[in-house]
Amino acid sequence: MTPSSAKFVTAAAVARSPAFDLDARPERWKPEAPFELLDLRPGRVLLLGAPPGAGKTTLVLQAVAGTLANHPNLRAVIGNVEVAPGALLEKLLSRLARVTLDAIQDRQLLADERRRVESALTEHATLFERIAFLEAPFALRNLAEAMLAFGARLCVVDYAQRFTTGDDDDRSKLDALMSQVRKLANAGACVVLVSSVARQKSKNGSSTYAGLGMASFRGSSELEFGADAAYILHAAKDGIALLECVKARFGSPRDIPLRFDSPTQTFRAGEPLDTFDAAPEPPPRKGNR
Ligand SMILES: Nc1ncnc2c1ncn2[C@@H]1O[C@H](COP(=O)(O)OP(=O)(O)OP(=O)(O)O)[C@@H](O)[C@H]1O
Repeated sequence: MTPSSAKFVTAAAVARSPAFDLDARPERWKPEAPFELLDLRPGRVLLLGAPPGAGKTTLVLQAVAGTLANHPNLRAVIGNVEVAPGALLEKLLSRLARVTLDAIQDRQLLADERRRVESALTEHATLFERIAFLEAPFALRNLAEAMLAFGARLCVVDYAQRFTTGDDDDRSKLDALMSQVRKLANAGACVVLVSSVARQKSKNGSSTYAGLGMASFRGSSELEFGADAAYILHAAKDGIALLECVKARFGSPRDIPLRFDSPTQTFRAGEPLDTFDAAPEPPPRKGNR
């Protein structure tokens, strides 16, 4: 046989490799409710798309913080191009302290609310030590370096189209971003990638976000192809929402019905049927300012 530079590996060699050890359980990080079905683990790329204001940033913040809460040695870097670190922390605190985001961001806290915010800060101090917010430049290289420096293995790219140049539909830049995301995942990271979605044409020719699906991620089909799992967040009225799984490379797709309580920026489990209980209200405001 003539020597060849072709690269391949036999099934037998794979079976003998350390990575195939039947006694070694692969690492998997379990998110808190209602996001237990999200398969977050080293090497995975998870894509989330939704129309503007549906709650993408809030959802990934909650899912990531809830995963860190379950795994005390795990750290995450959140790369959010549009929301400043202070505002991201306020979103987290609103849920954890059960105080409305309005009251927190306007610093109009009743005495009891202030106590709850302070206790949430104390109670979750070690969690907050393990969440880092990326600062500019919002590029994959900076994100990877921040992860290395911070010891993070989980990260959020929020959102893909702005992480490149700001040109929403620059396809080649999105392709390049996606191959860098894959490299990061191959190096052992789990990447949660947020994407904007394109409006669809309705039957009467107008633009609509109804009927979003796998091909709706904006700018590049590489986003859908490159992700291991892909979700579309559908937000209906009265806080009813559905996290639809449109791709699951390593499992069967399972949707997650949700309720979104926007005043406290909290996602809760929803009802699979179209009968829904009212979202639990935050405790009533009482006491002195
Ligand atoms: N202070 C507030 N009180 C109640 N609801 C709020 C408050 N601030 C924001 N919201 C709502 O919370 C929702 C979630 O916002 P979020 O930023 O997570 O959405 P997004 O899908 O990431 O948006 P974008 O398209 O800007 O990236 C929005 O619908 C917004 O209207």
